[in-house]
Amino acid sequence: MNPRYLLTSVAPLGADPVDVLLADGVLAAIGADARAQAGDDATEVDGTGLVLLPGLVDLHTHLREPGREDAETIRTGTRAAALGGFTAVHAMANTSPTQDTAGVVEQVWRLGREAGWVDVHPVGAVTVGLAGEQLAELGAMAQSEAAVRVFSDDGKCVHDPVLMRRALEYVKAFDGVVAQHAQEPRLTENAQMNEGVVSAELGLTGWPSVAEEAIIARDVLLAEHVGSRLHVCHLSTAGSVEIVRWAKSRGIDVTAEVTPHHLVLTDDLARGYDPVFKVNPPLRTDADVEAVRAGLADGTIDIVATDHAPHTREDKDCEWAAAAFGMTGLETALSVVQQTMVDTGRLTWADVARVLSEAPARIGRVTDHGRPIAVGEPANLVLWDPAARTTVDPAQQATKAVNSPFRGRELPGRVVATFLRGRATVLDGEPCDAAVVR
Ligand SMILES: NC(=O)N[C@@H](CC(=O)O)C(=O)O
Repeated sequence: MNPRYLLTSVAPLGADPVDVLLADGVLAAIGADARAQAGDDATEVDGTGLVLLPGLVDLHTHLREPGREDAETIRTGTRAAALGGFTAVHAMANTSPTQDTAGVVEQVWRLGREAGWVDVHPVGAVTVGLAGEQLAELGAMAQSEAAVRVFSDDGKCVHDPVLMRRALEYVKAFDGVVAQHAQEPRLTENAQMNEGVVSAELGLTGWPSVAEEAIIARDVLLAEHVGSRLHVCHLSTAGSVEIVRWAKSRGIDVTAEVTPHHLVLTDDLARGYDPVFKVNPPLRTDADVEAVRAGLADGTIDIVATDHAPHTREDKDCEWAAAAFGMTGLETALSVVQQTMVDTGRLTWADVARVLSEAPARIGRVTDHGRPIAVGEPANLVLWDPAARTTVDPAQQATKAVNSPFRGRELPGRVVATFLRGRATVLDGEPCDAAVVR
């Protein structure tokens, strides 16, 4: 039987405090009814001062399994996700073997279910082996048990415009979306960081904004031409925001994401040559940070997605040029969004629910997450303490990897509890290892 939880005096989406009862996997009652229906066996959770949000949904997570279990496994990555307040994640396709067949996506989906921490939705590769030469079996992945709806070669750009056009056409048949990693390869050969004043000073090969913007501009036009749905991964420049704003004003069916790190960190951090700040796309400038915040605030950017990219120490603790691109992010995402967008007055908690839960669930066609906080809805929820302060210590995190760019920084907020279909995966800030759903 599913446990019952009575959350007392919680603030749904930051609104006035109420009691909320979770029973039988759903939100069973809100307000005075909640306590009345709770009975004696409900576990009471004091929600005073806490915000209740729909469980977070990440459209962009690297779980590394199969193939790089030394960096992360589905079990460790999804446990980290639950601790970050997530109830569903989309697992990127750049695994080994690549998630480019029904067999591999079903394996990832099954391992996610067995781990039980969050719902794992595998992303399907657009091209075989992410090689950019031949379309993968998109239809077979869509029809598999994993019911893939998001397709991406993330880590690599679908650079060939003919393949991109075909992929956009093909996914229409099953209401899928192509999530593009926008990086013009020729403009970014050997690129190490953002192209600008800092790269010139450091003598590192630069990565110009136009390498991202040129692909986004091309792809929104392709999406318009074929009447399909496009999603732009980890948009990072002011120009990209402008292009997406223009595309939306034309009625093009495009959505876009920004990562937590691009909401706050800049290329100045490369000055220390610490590869923890090496990421794809690279950290940009103050002006870009301001533009992506403004884009998220005005709805041009639809969602925040973590691009959680765990790496082993060997792949990160080396000289800058040899180090892998990527940062972890699942356990700090909501804190960074609070700090950059809520505490600055640019987003309300209802907006946070939209950008970290409702919209990513809608884009990924995940129907039982990102739902309103209302009676009868699946109890996929997170209880958040906005007044808490935590100093980030990667050694204390659940992810196997230690490449958090926020290490040593104090960030606001803390996950008190996460509920997946009414079961606590996190309670009192601690993972409920014994209680995971199988
Ligand atoms: N975002 C990153 O910096 N890294 C990603 C893939 C990628 O986009 O290069 C990874 O898989 O490590």
